[in-house]
Amino acid sequence: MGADAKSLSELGLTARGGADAFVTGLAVDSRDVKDGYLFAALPGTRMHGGEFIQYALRMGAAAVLTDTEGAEIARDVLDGSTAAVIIAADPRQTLAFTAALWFGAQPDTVVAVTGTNGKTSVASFVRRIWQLLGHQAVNLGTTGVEGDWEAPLAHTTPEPITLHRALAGATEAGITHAAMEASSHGLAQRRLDGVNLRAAGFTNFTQDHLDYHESFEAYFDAKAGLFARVLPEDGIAVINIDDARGVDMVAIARARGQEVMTVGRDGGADMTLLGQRFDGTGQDVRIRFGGETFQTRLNLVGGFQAENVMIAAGLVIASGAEPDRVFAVLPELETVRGRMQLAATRTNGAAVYVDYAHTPDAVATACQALRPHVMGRLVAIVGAGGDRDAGKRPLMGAAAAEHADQVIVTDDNPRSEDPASIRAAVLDGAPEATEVGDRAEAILRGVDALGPGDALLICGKGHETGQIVGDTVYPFDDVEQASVAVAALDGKLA
Ligand SMILES: CC(=O)N[C@H]1[C@@H](OP(=O)(O)OP(=O)(O)OC[C@H]2O[C@@H](n3ccc(=O)[nH]c3=O)[C@H](O)[C@@H]2O)O[C@H](CO)[C@@H](O)[C@@H]1O[C@H](C)C(=O)N[C@@H](C)C(=O)N[C@H](CCC(=O)O)C(=O)O
Ligand SMILES: Nc1ncnc2c1ncn2[C@@H]1O[C@H](COP(=O)(O)OP(=O)(O)OP(=O)(O)O)[C@@H](O)[C@H]1O
Ligand SMILES: N[C@H](CCC[C@H](N)C(=O)O)C(=O)O
Ligand SMILES: [Mg+2]
Repeated sequence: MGADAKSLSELGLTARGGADAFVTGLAVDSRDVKDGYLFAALPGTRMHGGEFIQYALRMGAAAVLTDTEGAEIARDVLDGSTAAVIIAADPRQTLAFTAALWFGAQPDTVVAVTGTNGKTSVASFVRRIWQLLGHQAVNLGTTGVEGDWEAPLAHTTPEPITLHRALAGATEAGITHAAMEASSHGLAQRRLDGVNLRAAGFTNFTQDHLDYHESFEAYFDAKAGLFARVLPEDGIAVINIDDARGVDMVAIARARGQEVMTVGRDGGADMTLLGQRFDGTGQDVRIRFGGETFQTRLNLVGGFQAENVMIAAGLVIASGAEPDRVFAVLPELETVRGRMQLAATRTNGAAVYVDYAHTPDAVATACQALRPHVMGRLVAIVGAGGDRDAGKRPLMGAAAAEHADQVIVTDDNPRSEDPASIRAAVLDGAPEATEVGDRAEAILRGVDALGPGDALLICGKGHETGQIVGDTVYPFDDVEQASVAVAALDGKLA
């Protein structure tokens, strides 16, 4: 069977009929199946993976993991095959445990963070704090695997085979600490159920992804799964109680017997933000924790980044670090790529920021967060993605209209949809806004509108490097376009 084969029993699986078998790899897509593989035929949003069992067997699958529906769909082919069949009530969760056993190694200390906004920021701050404390650390999520070991990822929370391959690869390279994002899709699909978490964090809960989740409550329940199911009873929950749903999360964590560390501006929180003073390059903050008050510097723009840093600090402390050492390294934190990133400055001093705000709450928060750093007017560029929650579009427009002095509506990954109709939906919430479909032109017009002391906030794409139109990804980078626009208008072009 070769060194890379494992038996079903080693993988925690029991086949129908009880016979053991060896498998040589795992695949969630029939097109990835190779000789001897276990094929996980999962119930999908469009079809059941059971439809592809026949194909997987033809490719040499030695075992099939599915549910009763998948086995029923493929009954004839399975009856005529010698492949082992494993029937699970929740095959996505079983696959998560199987993938963990297949790849074997995970960093000693893993934490996860969920919430509508702030996951990438928190995971990246956690990784950086660990590095500053001398650990070999990575963060995994929207921006890939970053830190002391790097790899690209196509999803915020990848499916379990990809996730555990990355965790094992990082561990083999000497990584001892990992901070990962838990997306609502990832949680609903049990993608991280096989990860051994030490602690888990919650940032906030507002509207997004209602194209995938049936309702607001279903979306909340998916996120709550991090505490209700994935984090073990002896794990520590770090929860932002400034968010209205934070209190519900606390109750869910306590009901599991988890220790809870609350953070917030609320005086009753275990880690409290006592004060914040803003300037052009960041903020000074005072934080109370464990009976002590820490005054420290954050070279980060935006009041909400202090909340993200507190959750990050809480997660690092929850996983064993000394609070004094954690607070001492916070001034070393740097802007996360594409999150309130100063992209360019005009010769008149006006600043251009690039931010990944792609939900109504994030647009409002990002605009409000810039205000204390800006003396003049605030111009915002906003657009909404195609093939994503359509209900958030007018709300994003309205958030920009309410919190900025001038709004330009443009395109942000229209994907398969008509860009003009997405813009029209955003404009429904921002009727006074200017419509400029071409994103480069929108940025040029936004930069052109800036007088001394003004600021431009370019929302929605953050670290992204492409504009997705139909199936084509055109190279596009907001940070680069901001520099090009400033150079063109201020005569700095070579
Ligand atoms: C909406 C969604 O999450 N879809 C995920 C889901 O696919 P699905 O349920 O749509 O699958 P389906 O098309 O109905 O097919 C059913 C099954 O048949 C299999 N299949 C399909 C075709 C074939 O030829 N052979 C085959 O075996 C598929 O692998 C699947 O397991 O299950 C698949 C296998 O686990 C995932 O790869 C797929 O993620 C897709 C690629 C995706 O784009 N997901 C995005 C929306 C996502 O997860 N995003 C989150 C959120 C980001 C954020 O927070 O903003 C993320 O974590 O990235
Ligand atoms: N704590 C917060 N509260 C409100 N808004 C926030 C917060 N943190 C970040 N944001 C906003 O959300 C945007 C995205 O931040 P980030 O990438 O950290 O979130 P995310 O949860 O990882 O998003 P995704 O769902 O795409 O993975 C930021 O650019 C900012 O506009
Ligand atoms: N992870 C989010 C990112 C959205 C970013 C925005 N640029 C868009 O394309 O809508 C999503 O896939 O919904
Ligand atoms: Mg993210």
